[in-house]
Amino acid sequence: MTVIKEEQQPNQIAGHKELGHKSLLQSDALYQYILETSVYPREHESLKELRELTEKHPWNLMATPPDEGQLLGMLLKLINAKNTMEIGVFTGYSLLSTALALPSDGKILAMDVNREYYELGLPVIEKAGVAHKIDFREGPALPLLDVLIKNEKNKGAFDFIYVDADKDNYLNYHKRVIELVKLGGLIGYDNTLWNGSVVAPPDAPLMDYVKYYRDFVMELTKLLHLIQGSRFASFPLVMGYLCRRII
Ligand SMILES: C[S@@+](CC[C@H](N)C(=O)[O-])C[C@H]1O[C@@H](n2cnc3c(N)ncnc32)[C@H](O)[C@@H]1O
Repeated sequence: MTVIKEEQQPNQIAGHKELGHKSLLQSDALYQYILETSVYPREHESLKELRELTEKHPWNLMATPPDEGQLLGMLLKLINAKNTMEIGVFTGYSLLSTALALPSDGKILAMDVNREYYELGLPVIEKAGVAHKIDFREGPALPLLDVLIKNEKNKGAFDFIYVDADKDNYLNYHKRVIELVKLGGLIGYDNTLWNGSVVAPPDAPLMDYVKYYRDFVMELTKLLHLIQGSRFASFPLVMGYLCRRII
């Protein structure tokens, strides 16, 4: 989430100083303009409340930004999604965006290693009247996915799967979620351009965590393009890649 402090504006209008900035737009001012003119006016009041609550959290950078939340909601409605999965919940911005976009009998199987994060946002989700759509499971996602795969009825059962957890496991997630998404369904991987660092030269001054995860993210992108018969769309600002399973 990018917030411009007033005293920073004159410098930032020209662009970002460092590689690996979260927004891939030309400048923070441009992103702020988009938020104010197109995103905030359409943001559901509960999502606004959750976003403002999350901004106070020390790890607020992890939250799905509101523009991405709206893209998620639009995609879910376009494909008439009903049965979905989310890996990596944090305080629940993408989860609530999904829950609001699904029909009243829609379902989200949501996983996170940390229940405390989820419980921070839960009162807002309950107030929005959509908590009944969520089945939250606490724990590392890989073993949870392995259990799901063992049951044949889960294979091809999900219309949409959103992966937004530990990037060093993206390939491992892909091997499992491709079994669980239905033919013609969608998988969304967050941050596949990894803050723009995927094109950084080897000696670029990247933050340690950006540098560490970059190769894993690039590995997934390479693999997705090698799978014959799959279709991908690039959403550089937010989600990176979507995999439409048609094989
Ligand atoms: C980028 S945040 C998710 C942001 C969230 N989608 C949102 O809308 O705010 C990543 C989350 O993945 C969780 N996570 C990290 N490793 C995990 C794992 N192995 N299994 C499940 N969740 C994990 C973290 O606890 C964190 O809440």
